Amino acid sequence: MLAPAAPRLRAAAAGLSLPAPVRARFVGLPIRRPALHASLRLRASAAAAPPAKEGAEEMGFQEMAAGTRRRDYMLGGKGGVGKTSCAASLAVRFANNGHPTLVVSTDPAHSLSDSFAQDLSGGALVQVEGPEAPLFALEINPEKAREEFRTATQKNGGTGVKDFMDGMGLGMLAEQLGELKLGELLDTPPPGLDEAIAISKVIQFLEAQEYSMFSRIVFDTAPTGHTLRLLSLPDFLDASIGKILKLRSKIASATSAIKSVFGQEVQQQDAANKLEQLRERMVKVRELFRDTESTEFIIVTIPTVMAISESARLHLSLKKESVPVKRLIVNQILPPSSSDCKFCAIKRKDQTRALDVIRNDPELMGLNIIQAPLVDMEIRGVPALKFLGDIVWK
Ligand SMILES: Nc1ncnc2c1ncn2[C@@H]1O[C@H](COP(=O)(O)OP(=O)(O)OP(=O)(O)O)[C@@H](O)[C@H]1O
Repeated sequence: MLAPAAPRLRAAAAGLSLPAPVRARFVGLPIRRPALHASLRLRASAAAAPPAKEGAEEMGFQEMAAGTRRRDYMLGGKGGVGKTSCAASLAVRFANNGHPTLVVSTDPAHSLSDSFAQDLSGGALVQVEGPEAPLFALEINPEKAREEFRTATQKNGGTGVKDFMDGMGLGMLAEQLGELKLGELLDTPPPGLDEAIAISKVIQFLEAQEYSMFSRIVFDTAPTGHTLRLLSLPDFLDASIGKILKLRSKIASATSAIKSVFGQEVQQQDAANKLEQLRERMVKVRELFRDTESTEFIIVTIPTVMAISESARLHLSLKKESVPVKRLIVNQILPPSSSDCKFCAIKRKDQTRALDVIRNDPELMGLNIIQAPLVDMEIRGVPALKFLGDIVWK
């Protein structure tokens, strides 16, 4: 099922309308808005789009935008393929279509701020300036959270930690960690603590009232490995919290020889109950992420055999986790040109071969394939994201 790539791209670029002035705090270089019309030219005027197959329309943006019931879109794939650009452009497209939208990054190496050319950091909801309907962004920052956690430990001798962890939805984890020397622990965080913090934030917002206004949530996920860990929540938590508990009990027995055996047992039982509660909460989220009515995972890739192989493995893993996947974005496809240089001609041949690999890959061939062209400038700022979104999300 090949959806058409952007026809008349030059015309689209020329017709690009700039939204309201961008008033947000900027990071890095300012948006080069006046130069945008010229700089968003593609390298060719017409795209060699494969013909759309029957049924492709049903898989288009209209289907994604239909209805006001909340839907979650998670975009993931190999590092650097364009996950953030595609996620941000989808969020802008939803917002411009009237959906109050939230875009969330669970990638520890955030690039939402760079993509929107606005400072969206801080771990709280920040409104993105520009789109027609409300668009908010949330960069979950596990490192910062860990730093706050460490400060709280030092300042308040433990009670601040509990409050902070409660705020993160990790109150029971704080209790588990209560007797550990947290400063030391956080210098060498146990595997998965970052993900646990990201997950707890996700859970928190899914349940909180202030997030109920959003009818579309777009997740810019971390590269493949992290994403899979995020998705296999209960297993991951069993493993990582299990390790924390083991470590805790080791330290407890080393530092507190006078504890009664009975006291320890009661404590362990209490801890186990609380962990079970946490696990149940995670299971709820897992179910939500697997809800075919409300959730879709979109794989982003580029036309190279290496990226495609990883995408096929990702799709297989997602299928095993029962996460709904319907679309595959093949990003950064060279637009056609009648006067290719030698380098471009070789590159194009390479990309064509890679696209053939997708068509014949048993894991990927059933997906709706969206071809997104390589544009000749960095996609930064809402106008550029709107431009990309209008091409990709048809
Ligand atoms: N279709 C495209 N045309 C031109 N440049 C693109 C396109 N898609 C993405 N880029 C550029 O490629 C770079 C990487 O894109 P992006 O940050 O979206 O990738 P990512 O997969 O989110 O990366 P990471 O894994 O590091 O988070 C950026 O500079 C972005 O502007």
